Amino acid sequence: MSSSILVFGGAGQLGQCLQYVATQRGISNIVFLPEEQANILNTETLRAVFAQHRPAYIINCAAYTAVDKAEDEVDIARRVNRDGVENLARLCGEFHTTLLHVSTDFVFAGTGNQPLTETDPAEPISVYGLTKLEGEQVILPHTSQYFILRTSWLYSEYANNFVKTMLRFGKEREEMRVIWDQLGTPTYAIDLAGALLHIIQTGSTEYGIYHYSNEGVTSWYDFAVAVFELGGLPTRTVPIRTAEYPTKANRPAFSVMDKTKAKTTLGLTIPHWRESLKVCMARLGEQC
Ligand SMILES: NC(=O)C1=CN([C@@H]2O[C@H](COP(=O)(O)OP(=O)(O)OC[C@H]3O[C@@H](n4cnc5c(N)ncnc54)[C@H](OP(=O)(O)O)[C@@H]3O)[C@@H](O)[C@H]2O)C=CC1
Ligand SMILES: Cc1cn([C@H]2C[C@H](O)[C@@H](COP(=O)(O)OP(=O)(O)O[C@H]3O[C@@H](C)C(=O)[C@@H](O)[C@H]3O)O2)c(=O)[nH]c1=O
Repeated sequence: MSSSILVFGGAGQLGQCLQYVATQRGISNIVFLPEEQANILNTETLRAVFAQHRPAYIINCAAYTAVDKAEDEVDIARRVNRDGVENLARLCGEFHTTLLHVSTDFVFAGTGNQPLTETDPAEPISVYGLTKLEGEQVILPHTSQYFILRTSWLYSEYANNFVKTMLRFGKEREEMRVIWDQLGTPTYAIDLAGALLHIIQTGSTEYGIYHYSNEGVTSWYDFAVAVFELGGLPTRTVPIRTAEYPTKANRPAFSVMDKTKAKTTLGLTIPHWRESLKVCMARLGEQC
């Protein structure tokens, strides 16, 4: 049996968005594998899955994404975010499969104030960011047929994310204190799913690393304000500095990414974060 596209981590936020977009676009030769069916740390299972499907493409959505917890769980974070990716890359090399992998803005230290390009030095300041960078680096020795999309601040109507957290707390609390001195760009995971499938649908062979988020720049504070406004919640939002919201992991202060390469080389059109947030909020409203 030959299935063209396999999705690992298929039950996570991005995996569910890919299911939605694939259905919308009438893509049927795609198989979604949750962790229970294809743990990326289990090399025997992976080999059997590759041998069965002989995929032209795989999309890796599997990851350890608990940023603060990773500070205490370095081993498991590294196993999933580095070793799991290497397992997939090795099989991609062997089976001549193109690998689409997702990485993060947290590979950057975020000490600058200019949009980050793909060639800017990656200097992670958290365990999560470091293990994701290691995951990027283990691919090339096994295959040159890869796309790595670094994205940031993912949210959607699926799974857990900042937008859903704000909506939940906003309904329970009169006031929310949110950091305003971390700047970046939110990404609607449905848009990212569309971009990943666009790469496959166009048959691009422009392999390499790409930055992909929505357009524009914001802070977590302004993002929260927009969520409350669009959600019609009266929640008072108080801007605070990073130091006033202590967390286990350090997060980049400035992780705005430059998407010029993705737009010019891959032909992607990217919506502004506010437009995509409206779409997501409307869909969340329909679900209530
Ligand atoms: N969420 C965000 O804000 C951002 C995410 N990214 C990247 O985007 C990608 C998708 O993230 P997102 O969908 O939000 O993350 P999720 O945490 O929602 O999904 C990750 C999925 O991977 C699964 N998984 C964990 N370990 C394994 C394993 N060993 N084998 C197979 N599956 C496993 C998880 O299962 P389970 O839940 O059962 O453990 C979960 O379903 C990741 O690479 C992430 O690093 C980049 C920037 C921002
Ligand atoms: C809940 C909450 C968070 N914050 C801050 C903390 C943090 O700096 C920021 C976002 O918090 P979260 O914990 O929701 O998100 P976080 O897990 O930091 O999000 C990151 O996840 C990983 C997977 C990525 O790859 C990154 O791109 C990024 O999306 O908001 C507040 O200021 N007030 C609040 O009430």
